[in-house]
Formats: sequence, C-alpha cells, structure tokens
Amino acid sequence: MEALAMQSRAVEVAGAVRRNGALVGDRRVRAGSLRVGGSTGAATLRARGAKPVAPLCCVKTSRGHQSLHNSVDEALLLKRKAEQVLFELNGRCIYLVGMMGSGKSTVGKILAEVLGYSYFDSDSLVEQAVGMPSVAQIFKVHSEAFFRDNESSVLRDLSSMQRLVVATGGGAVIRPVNWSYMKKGMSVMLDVPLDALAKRIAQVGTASRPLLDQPSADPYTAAFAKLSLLAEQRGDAYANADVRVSLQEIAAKQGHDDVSQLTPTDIAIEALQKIQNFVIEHSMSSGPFDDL
Ligand SMILES: Nc1ncnc2c1ncn2[C@@H]1O[C@H](COP(=O)(O)OP(=O)(O)OP(=O)(O)O)[C@@H](O)[C@H]1O
Ligand SMILES: O=C(O)C1=C[C@@H](O)[C@@H](O)[C@H](O)C1
Ligand SMILES: [Mg+2]
Repeated sequence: MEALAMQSRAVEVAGAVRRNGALVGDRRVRAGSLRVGGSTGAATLRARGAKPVAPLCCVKTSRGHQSLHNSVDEALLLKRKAEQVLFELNGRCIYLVGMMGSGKSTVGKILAEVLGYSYFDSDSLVEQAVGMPSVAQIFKVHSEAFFRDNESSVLRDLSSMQRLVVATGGGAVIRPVNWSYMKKGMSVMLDVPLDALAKRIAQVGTASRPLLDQPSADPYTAAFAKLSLLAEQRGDAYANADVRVSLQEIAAKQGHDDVSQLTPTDIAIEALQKIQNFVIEHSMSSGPFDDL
C-alpha cells in the first residue's frame, strides 16, 4: 500500500515537469535530446520548431563555449564506460551532491544522456512544487526551513523511481532523512576547490544563490567566504556520499596545473569509473540491486 502511494507520489513529481504534455524547463533530459546549458526542455524546443542541438557538444562556461570532449577518443571512452556501468547499476538512480557551482547540473546531464537515464534537478522540482520561479524567492517569501521541507519531499518522491540522475541542491546533504532517500541509489560527490567554485559563481553573480548573496561585497569575495564556511560545516555530510570525485585528483592524473583545464566529460568519466569501482567492491550487481 505504502509502496503504491510512493509510486503515485513519484509519478506526480515526474508529471510536475510537464505542462500540456510538453517538458518545461531543463528539469528532465532524455537520451538523445540533451541541451547542456539550455533552459528549455527539448520537447518544448522541438514544438517551437527549434533545430535540435547536437548532443554533448559544448557547454557555456566562464571562458565562453568550451568543448565537452577533448577528443573523439574521450567521447568514446565516456560511452564505453557508461555501457559497463549501466549493466552494473541495474536501474539504480544516481544522486549528485556537492557545493553550489560544483557542476552537478552540468555533469548530471551528461551522465543522464550517456546512460539513457532521465535527469532531474531537485531545486527545480521544489520550485515547481511550491509554484515559485526561483529558490531565491522561496527563501525570501517563505524561509530556508520551508525550502528544506519541500526538498526532502521531492527527494523522498524521487527515491521510489528508477533510472534517474538527480542533481541535488547543495544543502540537501545536511538532513539525515535525505540520506535515507539517496541511499536507495548511488551518491556521487563532486569535490571542487573553493577557489574554482567562487570563480564560477562570481561569473554568473550570486543573486540566484540566496545563501551566497551579499549585495555589498564583490561576488568572488562574498562567494569564497561563504563557501569556505559552508564547506567546513558540511564536510562530514558530504563525506556520506558513496563516491567522491575530486577535480584536483583528475587534474593531477592528467598533468594539469589547475582544475579549470578539465572538461565536464573528464569529470563524468571519472564519476562513472568511481561508480563502477564502488559497485564492484560492494558486489552490488549481484546483491541488493536484484530487488529492483
Ligand atoms: N568542468 C567545468 N569547467 C568549467 N565550468 C564549469 C564546469 N562544470 C560546470 N561549469 C560551470 O560552472 C557553473 C556551475 O555549474 P552547475 O550549474 O553545473 O553547478 P551546480 O552544482 O549544478 O550548481 P547549483 O548547486 O547552484 O545548482 C555553470 O556556469 C557551469 O557552466
Ligand atoms: O547549498 C545550499 O544550501 C543551497 C544550494 C542550492 O542548490 C539551493 O538548493 C539553495 O540555494 C541552497
Ligand atoms: Mg544545479
């Protein structure tokens, strides 16, 4: 009975991103219809007669349009790795966790595309559930606690579904109950140096991120100071993730001096590799995944 109720709530969540049968926003991405960095769903774009965007080509970054892949070899490696991991995941969802600006949305869309999973952004689902256009407005009109309650409801609903990549809100890790939902799938923490995070966030401004928004300070300084505090407070919570993807480690392996040299595809490949290692180590492919 409870399982049925959960399922129906999950369907409501999935339905929440549809209006008149069309996908609204970039909350959900299906294989073959990815538009990284866009804000309009593929179906809506198609309905408007927009030309399809080649999947996995480029992402808008602080340096303009940056290639997602360094080479065809890298794209093939991503595809091959995804095929292996897909088998081992057995439908289990992937939850991306990490600080604001760590690339959960960017990397999440790539993973969803290459695994043939659906992509959800929990912040967007909260906005839809509450009926407000931005997280910043929810914080302002209601409160952070109200936002967190809705965030937990969204994660609970998503946790009864399969084959999703979920980009969670940066603070989703702080409530233990959210871990009980995310542990039904695999959690992947994107670990990005604070300096790189602050640079990315300063590039777009802090207005959309209420916890970082201090109009009097310059965006980089405000973001860096607050992110440092949050990282300190949330260190243990992020450590609950099943796997950690460190951009510094990837950069070191590739001989780069700094993480800004990495493409989102580099990060997605490393995430898939870590997921595969975790699943194999925990013998999950022949264990708890069978109950799905
Ligand atoms: N590997 C990368 N290199 C350079 N820029 C990146 C990379 N990944 C993401 N970005 C850029 O950094 C910014 C933040 O990325 P993204 O929105 O994916 O992060 P997020 O973790 O989803 O953030 P939030 O928690 O605020 O939703 C975006 O402008 C994005 O284009
Ligand atoms: O780190 C955080 O606490 C937040 C991150 C964003 O994704 C939003 O969920 C909100 O701005 C809070
Ligand atoms: Mg995001």
